Amino acid sequence: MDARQLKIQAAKAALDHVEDGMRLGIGTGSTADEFVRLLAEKVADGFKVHGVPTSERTARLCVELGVPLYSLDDMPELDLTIDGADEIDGALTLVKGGGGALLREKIVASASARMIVIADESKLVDTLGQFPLPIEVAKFGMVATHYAVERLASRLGLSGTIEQRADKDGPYLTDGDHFILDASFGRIPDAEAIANGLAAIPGVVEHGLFLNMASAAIIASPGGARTLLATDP
Ligand SMILES: O=C(CO)[C@H](O)[C@H](O)COP(=O)(O)O
Repeated sequence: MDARQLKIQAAKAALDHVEDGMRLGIGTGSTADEFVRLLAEKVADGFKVHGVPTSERTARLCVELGVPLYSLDDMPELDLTIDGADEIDGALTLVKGGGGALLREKIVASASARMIVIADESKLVDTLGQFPLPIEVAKFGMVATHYAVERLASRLGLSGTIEQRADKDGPYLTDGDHFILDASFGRIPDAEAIANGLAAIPGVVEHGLFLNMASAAIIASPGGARTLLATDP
């Protein structure tokens, strides 16, 4: 089973949780793309859904495949969000933002009664932090914000590089026209401490730690998909 088949397996299992007429947050990334493709097939068969995309990328794919879309302002309370993740720990704390959509992803997930994460088993980790933590920052004062993030890391005993994300033509820009800093801490032993510290830095728009947001994670593996619940010990 190759990587794409595992993503499809997780996406298929997530589709079982989507009911006719639901208001649905639709995530971003290659796994979420597979979910959109499967959802579009159902929509073509007459299934109704009110989709709210978490990025321009996902919006484009939904439009191309005929999945009906609404803005979050039109549909401010959602039943469910299905999204991918870069890392998932046993408490379903997530690192997200590898695809740069963390701000909209977090806003959409927060507006949803439930969030189900879809991923292959490589995303499941004992301790978060192997994947660089994306931190979305305002363009204004970016260097000062960068220094503030470094001071926070040092206060929390974290080391590693914090680098501005680049695109082929220059600095990477999010859908909200912000920069991203990727913090390679290696280990995030206390996600709450970092999340609180980052939230207190004025130039930080949002960070990729999703705490207490996912209600379940569907983890694909060659042996089949399994579901982890936030309430699991
Ligand atoms: O957070 C994200 C985008 O901002 C994605 O959900 C995350 O990067 C996982 O992507 P993929 O399914 O391609 O591995």
